Amino acid sequence: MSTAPTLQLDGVGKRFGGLPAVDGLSLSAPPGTITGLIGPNGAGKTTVINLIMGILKLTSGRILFNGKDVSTLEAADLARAGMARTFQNIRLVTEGTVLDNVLSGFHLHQRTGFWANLLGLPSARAEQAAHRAEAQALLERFGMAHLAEHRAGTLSYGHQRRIEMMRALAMRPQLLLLDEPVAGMNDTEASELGHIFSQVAASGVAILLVEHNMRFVTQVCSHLYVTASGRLIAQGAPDAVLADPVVIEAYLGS
Ligand SMILES: Nc1ncnc2c1ncn2[C@@H]1O[C@H](COP(=O)(O)OP(=O)(O)OP(=O)(O)O)[C@@H](O)[C@H]1O
Repeated sequence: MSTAPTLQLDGVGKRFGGLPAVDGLSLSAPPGTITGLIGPNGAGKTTVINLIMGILKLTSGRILFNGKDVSTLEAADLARAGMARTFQNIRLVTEGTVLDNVLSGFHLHQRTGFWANLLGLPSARAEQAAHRAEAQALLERFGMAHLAEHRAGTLSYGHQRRIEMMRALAMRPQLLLLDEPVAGMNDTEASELGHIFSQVAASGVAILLVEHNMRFVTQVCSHLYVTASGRLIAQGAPDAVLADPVVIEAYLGS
């Protein structure tokens, strides 16, 4: 039985000035799996993530989310609809605690209004308690419960990456876009995160992963798309794709 993709790109193109950064790219990310998007520097991968998240507007093609054309939606609407991302360069509230940063992800789903929160009404208090419990569960899952009250900015790079991931998961996304999540991590740290990503995917989330660490990509992805100069040059199972002469040539030539 095939599963309908959570995300589908259909001939997506983006030009900056006259130059194509993404050129007729089609791909899909089904729920429950990790799909990889790889390619040499400047291949257009970050641009693709920004197009999906509505940060950039398409020049051509369509983006479907759960079968619905979302090509023209704004970033805030897409986040509410169930898309979340992490960034190539970590963006945290460095002065806030780890817990504050994770809790900020829940605000997207806050039901109680401004006044209810300000006045500390029971409905607001119950919601805050539920979010704290969920944040605590995330902290435990990522092995960071003991660091909950530490300021985010004082922690190691690997820990900051994890905070970013927890904040994205607090948004309860159906689609999670990860832009180089294990950059700068050693194999052990990367492998630990890989297990967490696999668990997240297994819970029904579609993950699209942009990454340069090929060992990691092979470990976690069930399907890979390879782009070069904005165009799709190969796709398939990771081992087969990475052995493809066209792919090897694209990397050597970059
Ligand atoms: N805002 C922009 N204005 C003009 N050109 C841009 C802009 N953003 C990206 N580009 C160009 O688009 C192309 C694709 O860039 P992009 O950052 O998407 O590649 P990438 O595959 O993510 O690269 P890397 O692996 O190095 O992060 C590059 O040639 C880049 O210079």
